[in-house]
Amino acid sequence: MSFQGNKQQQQEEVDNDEDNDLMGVSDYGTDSFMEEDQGSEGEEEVLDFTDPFSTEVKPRILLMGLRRSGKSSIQKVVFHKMSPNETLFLESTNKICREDVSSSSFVNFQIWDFPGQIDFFDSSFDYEMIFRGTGALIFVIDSQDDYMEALTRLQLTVTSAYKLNPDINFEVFIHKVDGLSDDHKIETQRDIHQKANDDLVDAGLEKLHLSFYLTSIYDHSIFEAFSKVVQKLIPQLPTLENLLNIFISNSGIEKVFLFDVVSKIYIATDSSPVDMQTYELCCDMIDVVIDISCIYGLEGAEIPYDKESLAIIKLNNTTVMYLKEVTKFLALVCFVREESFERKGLIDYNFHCFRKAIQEVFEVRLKVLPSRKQIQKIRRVTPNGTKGAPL
Ligand SMILES: Nc1nc2c(ncn2[C@@H]2O[C@H](COP(=O)(O)OP(=O)(O)OP(=O)(O)O)[C@@H](O)[C@H]2O)c(=O)[nH]1
Repeated sequence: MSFQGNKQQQQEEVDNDEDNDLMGVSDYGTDSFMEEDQGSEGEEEVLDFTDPFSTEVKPRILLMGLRRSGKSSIQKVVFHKMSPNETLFLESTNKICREDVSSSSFVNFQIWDFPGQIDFFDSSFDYEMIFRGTGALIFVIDSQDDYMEALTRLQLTVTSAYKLNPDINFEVFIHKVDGLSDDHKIETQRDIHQKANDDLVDAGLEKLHLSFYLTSIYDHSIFEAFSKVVQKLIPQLPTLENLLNIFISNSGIEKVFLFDVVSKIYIATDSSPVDMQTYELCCDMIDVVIDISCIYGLEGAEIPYDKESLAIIKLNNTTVMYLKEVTKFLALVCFVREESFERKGLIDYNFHCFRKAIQEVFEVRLKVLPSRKQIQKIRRVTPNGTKGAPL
């Protein structure tokens, strides 16, 4: 893969490559890992990254916390486009709700929404099974309420989960911060951070790391926090970041995000710092693209987003926002200065290289997977040739 700078030649190559690429993608798409999508017509041409993730890594994210802390609201707002005000009418969850997010989104994981009143330390509750398959445990604390009980519960939850699976990422959402003043927010975060870590030290679990986020469903903070949680579960993240860095440095782009379109979670970004306003602008742009496509797009399309999807928005500060489809779930959103955007051919060519490169990243993973499975099979056979117990 190479990013280049000759505009004319690049444009021609884009056109040629576009054709080749379609063929490649088509081949790629008809492989066995496309099983999930084979039912729908025409989807073979769409690059699909869902399965490479699911075959080996199907991280489970648990959403836990006390009653009315906001767990169901978070799930509904982030993954079901529910407007925050509608969550006021959500009924209390009475059973564990398990949802697979992979069908509508690139992000392939399950959310386990635990009702606050369930005592999962009850011996009849198989928490061992639950924690063993967990990638991240999000514990939601209502910051507008007295949080002492929540902290006790957090301590109990993380210690027992850690004992069963020390690889879990423990994420604490200090939630509903929209009701707090800026000073109060910082004070609450400091206090919760301090108390939670003191409790862990008392329990001799200094190694257990908790990450804290201030969140609210009434702004973009919940999407940003979820982005960070999900990013930690993507093994290819450093490669994606590296590719994004190469892409922007060769294209005169200021900032770039790789977005999951449905959830507005960003899967990766380049190594320059992320500021909230830039992220919010990207979310707004995705909303505009999807809303306009919903109204004026092709009728009957399942998601109003396809390989033709792109948008250009010129801001009043000489910056251009450029959105382009990467896969059926992913979009790249770039911030480019107006003068750099004059070389759009170069950006498009480099975008094309980037797209191919991430395709290769996941192809490598797919090649590795079958051989791992074979190794496992061989290891299951005992020296005298009889089948041993499964590993
Ligand atoms: N102000 C504010 N209210 C929120 C926020 N998130 C959720 N809520 C409200 O909190 C209340 C409880 O939310 P739920 O999502 O039902 O809480 P839950 O944790 O799923 O509750 P159980 O199902 O009882 O475990 C609802 O009235 C939501 O509107 C937030 O970020 N800010």
